[in-house]
Amino acid sequence: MGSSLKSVPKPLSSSSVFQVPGLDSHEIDSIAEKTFERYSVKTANRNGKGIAIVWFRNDLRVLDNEALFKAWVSSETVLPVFCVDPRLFGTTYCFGFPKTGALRAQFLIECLDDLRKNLQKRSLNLLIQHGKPEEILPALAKDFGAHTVYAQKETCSEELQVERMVNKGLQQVALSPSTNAMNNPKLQLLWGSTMYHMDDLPFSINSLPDVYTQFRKSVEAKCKIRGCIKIPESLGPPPSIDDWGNVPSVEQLGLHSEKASKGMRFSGGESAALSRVTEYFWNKDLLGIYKETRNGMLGPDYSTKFSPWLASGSLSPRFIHEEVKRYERERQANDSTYWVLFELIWRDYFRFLSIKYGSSLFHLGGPRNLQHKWSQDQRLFESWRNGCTGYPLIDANMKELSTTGFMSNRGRQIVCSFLVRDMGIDWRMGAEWFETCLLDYDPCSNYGNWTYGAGVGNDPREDRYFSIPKQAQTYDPEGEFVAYWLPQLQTLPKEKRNFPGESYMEQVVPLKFGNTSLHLNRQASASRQANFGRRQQMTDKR
Ligand SMILES: Cc1cc2nc3c(=O)[nH]c(=O)nc-3n(C[C@H](O)[C@H](O)[C@H](O)COP(=O)(O)OP(=O)(O)OC[C@H]3O[C@@H](n4cnc5c(N)ncnc54)[C@H](O)[C@@H]3O)c2cc1C
Repeated sequence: MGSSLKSVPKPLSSSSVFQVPGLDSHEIDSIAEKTFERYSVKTANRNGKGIAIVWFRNDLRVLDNEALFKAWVSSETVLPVFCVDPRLFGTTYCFGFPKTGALRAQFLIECLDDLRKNLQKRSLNLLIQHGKPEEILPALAKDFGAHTVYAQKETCSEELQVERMVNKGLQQVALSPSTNAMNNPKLQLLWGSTMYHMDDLPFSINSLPDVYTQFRKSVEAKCKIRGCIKIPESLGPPPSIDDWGNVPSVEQLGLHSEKASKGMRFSGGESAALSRVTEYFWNKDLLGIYKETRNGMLGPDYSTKFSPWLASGSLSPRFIHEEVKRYERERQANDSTYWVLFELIWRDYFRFLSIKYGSSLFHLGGPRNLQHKWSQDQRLFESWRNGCTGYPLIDANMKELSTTGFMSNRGRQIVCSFLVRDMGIDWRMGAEWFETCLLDYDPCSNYGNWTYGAGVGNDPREDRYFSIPKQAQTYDPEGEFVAYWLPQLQTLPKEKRNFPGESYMEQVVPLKFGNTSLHLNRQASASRQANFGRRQQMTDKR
């Protein structure tokens, strides 16, 4: 696989920042407008009455947004709302890391700015309120006499809890003595986050296959991917509101503003997302070689980089599907064009699994409730988190994560394996650190992949170990990736950069860890022997 890695443009200087998409704001706006035109309808039947609220969650887009469309159809006036929920800026469940790091907070802010702009272009606006949805939405429903709150359905425990509380709050509006008899607001949740619609699956969620390949083959054979929902050109009139609220700053969210100082810098929002699709598929023609480049680690173009926009819902997976099909008609269809869809089916799969396995996805024993003795050694964990393990491939990936909020899929698999297999550390510490840092953090994909990496996932065959020297030789043979992130390696001969020996260890491993490298090596062999899951050949190579 490594030798067939096709070459795509890579960063030249070790201090370069790569804007993703690499287009200026004028080009981004123009691509977004053209795409909206293709997906707009001049007129659509609107036969509803009164006012409907759209509660934006992880669906920060206009295109292919069923909640927005249903709200428009069923009302005379739509009120779009985003709640800046303080719980999203608290701490993670077990280990108390920041729940949202500054880089993802900045990405979210850009998503909100762009959503507001795109709604305004369609004669609406976005009401931004600070507080808990279960307090804000019932109060708005009452004040505006809304008949329905439409929102995208989520699947994980924290989000489900909020849904239940919003529902309860709305029921209390109906019971309140001061409420007009007509005002009996309901919460209507709509499925919208996957490429395959949940209602189209050929099995019930309880009988979802535990092997990805079975799931994939079955949906590919038996289901059709629905087309994108077209949005009317005008969604107005907007309700009369004096103060629509400000998009918060990073500081207002209690964080310190950060910008990627090197590596990739992503622009948030639907307009940037649509532009990235155009850039990757059409301008740079990279879709046709995706399968050969996707395992790369350096630079913006080896893989699509769609994940941050998919996670915030600024990009619809059904839109990507339609663009892949258009590319296949107009340019070429090959293994690479199919492989983007193959990866998106993984994303769907993890989302559906999160319904089947519920909160066990977040438990130490994972969906299979496997008992294993994990360490929570703080020094080892810190060396991993800060990129000071003494292993260049691990350190470079961890530095990329904290600097940019992104890490390649290859990198994620390697650092996950190193933490849980070589260091023997509680996998949830790694998963929660990813939750803090990743721009594309999504509970289903993150915890799903971590449980697979730790060998506690639903599929016993997914028990992954990655040998660091082998990965380095295959995926970074010239040490370009490690030298980009660890400038002290730049002066070494290419073949030595991933294997710099004790001098690098001594430089990066903090003094107080003293014998960490020895310790690591002992841990490594011990945990490799403790192969507590069954390891088998996987059909779908990752
Ligand atoms: C330990 C670990 C944690 C991860 N955490 C997340 C996470 O929180 N959020 C997230 O979106 N992805 C996560 N992934 C999956 C994957 O690494 C990223 O989706 C991918 O690297 C994003 O880069 P890309 O958009 O260029 O992907 P591409 O290679 O271009 O793939 C296209 C799309 O397919 C989907 N996809 C690809 N691989 C996977 C996968 N293994 N699982 C689920 N979806 C996939 C993503 O939506 C991605 O944008 C994790 C993987 C690992 C090993």
